[in-house]
Amino acid sequence: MDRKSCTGVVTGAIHIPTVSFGPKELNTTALAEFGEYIHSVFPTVFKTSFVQHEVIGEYSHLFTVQGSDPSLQPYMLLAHSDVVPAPDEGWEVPPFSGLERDGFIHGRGTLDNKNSVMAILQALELLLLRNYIPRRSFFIALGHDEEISGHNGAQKISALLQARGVQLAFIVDEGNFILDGFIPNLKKPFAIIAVTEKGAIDLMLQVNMTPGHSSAPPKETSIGILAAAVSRLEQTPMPNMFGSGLLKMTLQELAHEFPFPTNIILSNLWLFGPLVSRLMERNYITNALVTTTTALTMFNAGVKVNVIPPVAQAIINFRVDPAQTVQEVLELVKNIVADSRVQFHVLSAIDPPPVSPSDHQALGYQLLRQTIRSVFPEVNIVAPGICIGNTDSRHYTNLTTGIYRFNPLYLNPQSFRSIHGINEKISVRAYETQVKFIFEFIQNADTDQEPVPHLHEL
Ligand SMILES: CC/C=C\C/C=C\C/C=C\C/C=C\C/C=C\C/C=C\CCC(=O)N[C@@H](Cc1ccccc1)C(=O)O
Ligand SMILES: [Zn+2]
Ligand SMILES: [Zn+2]
Repeated sequence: MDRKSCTGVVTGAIHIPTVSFGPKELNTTALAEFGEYIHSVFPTVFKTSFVQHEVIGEYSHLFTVQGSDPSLQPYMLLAHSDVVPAPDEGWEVPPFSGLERDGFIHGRGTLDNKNSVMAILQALELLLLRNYIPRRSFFIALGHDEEISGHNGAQKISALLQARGVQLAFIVDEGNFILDGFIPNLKKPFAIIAVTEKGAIDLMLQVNMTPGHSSAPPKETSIGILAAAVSRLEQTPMPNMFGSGLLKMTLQELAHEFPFPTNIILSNLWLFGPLVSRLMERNYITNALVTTTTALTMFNAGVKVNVIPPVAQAIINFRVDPAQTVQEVLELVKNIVADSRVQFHVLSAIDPPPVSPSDHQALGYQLLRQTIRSVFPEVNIVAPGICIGNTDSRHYTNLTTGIYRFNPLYLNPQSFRSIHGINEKISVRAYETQVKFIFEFIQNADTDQEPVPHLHEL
């Protein structure tokens, strides 16, 4: 595959608007087209005898790559083909054009997460074209509804594999990146492999009051009561959980990369922990790493300008810190609202998943670490951390204790804002490096102990 056709396949993928609009609103025509598309651009993957392909939940794809050594426990690579909506406004180029310009491929899904879908399949296609036969079996699971919770894709694939008795050595999904420019004093990029992610609660608050004529309003309306309740929640931060461990571990690994005096502060968190945890609260991204966040995302009330509204509803999206549980957060919420007229309805809730191992015996973590060192030799630090978003991997905790969320890409604050925002784009070089990373990773997963230089070069 030459360089042009390598990026051309991404352009084609971005062009298909596989948008997940809302809980049951998917572009099924585009999802079906996407299935045909990957078939047409990765013919070797689909015709190789030891690669089995199944469609799950109508539009998700499960590939089983049968390795030659059944004594090795299989692993799984995850990605998703659906994207969040992208209205044209504010984009430099139309979001579904997939236009390649100035060394970048532009469009919705270029970072989240069609890059991974295409890079995984492209790496496999290239390995197969070079007659590579993996020793260790692996699965590739491509969900189609990650952006609306993964109930028909990831959840069904997980149940199917469980029914087949599959247990996995580890899973690699989207999530964290090689972070560049997020911390003011830290000029060097560092790779964070997320070993857990936030839990999540979608909570509906509802107030019912007697409706009536707006010319003689009661002292309080459903809107006023609800607005006060959600405002109290927004103004009352959840407890800072910095002391609980994982983030401390991340910062300690980063410490020696900082100039004086930050290096001393981060190396002595037993003393400076309270100071650091307060500093983390000041920035909205680092704040998400130390606490359960509260986001007021929907508000609905009123039927007519001159009618006192009978019902007011608000939805709040909490991202639960790994050191807390859904139950603990719900208790805190009820105490903060402290108004019996406000009803609570939990629409969905999931506890944070367990923290995956990152020690020397943790195969998935060590393979990622070694492949990062090989493909990104300029990156000095690889550390375990927390993913602030939710991923399809949360549906697979029944299959393995080793779940790692890492995209082999650089991410700076501007590209971070483009994910679910505007002007999402990936450089051609970054995409090619992602393919190279997966190409090497699959071969490294076949080595017995420490990955050694592999036979097939890209
Ligand atoms: C010392 C500190 C170390 C590092 C921190 C510094 C900065 C952290 C900076 C950036 C964070 C990096 C990556 C996070 C980027 C994206 C989030 C990852 C994946 C999210 C995928 C996603 O969007 N999932 C949805 C899933 C969902 C769908 C519908 C309803 C609920 C959930 C989501 O989370 O919303
Ligand atoms: Zn995603
Ligand atoms: Zn997303």
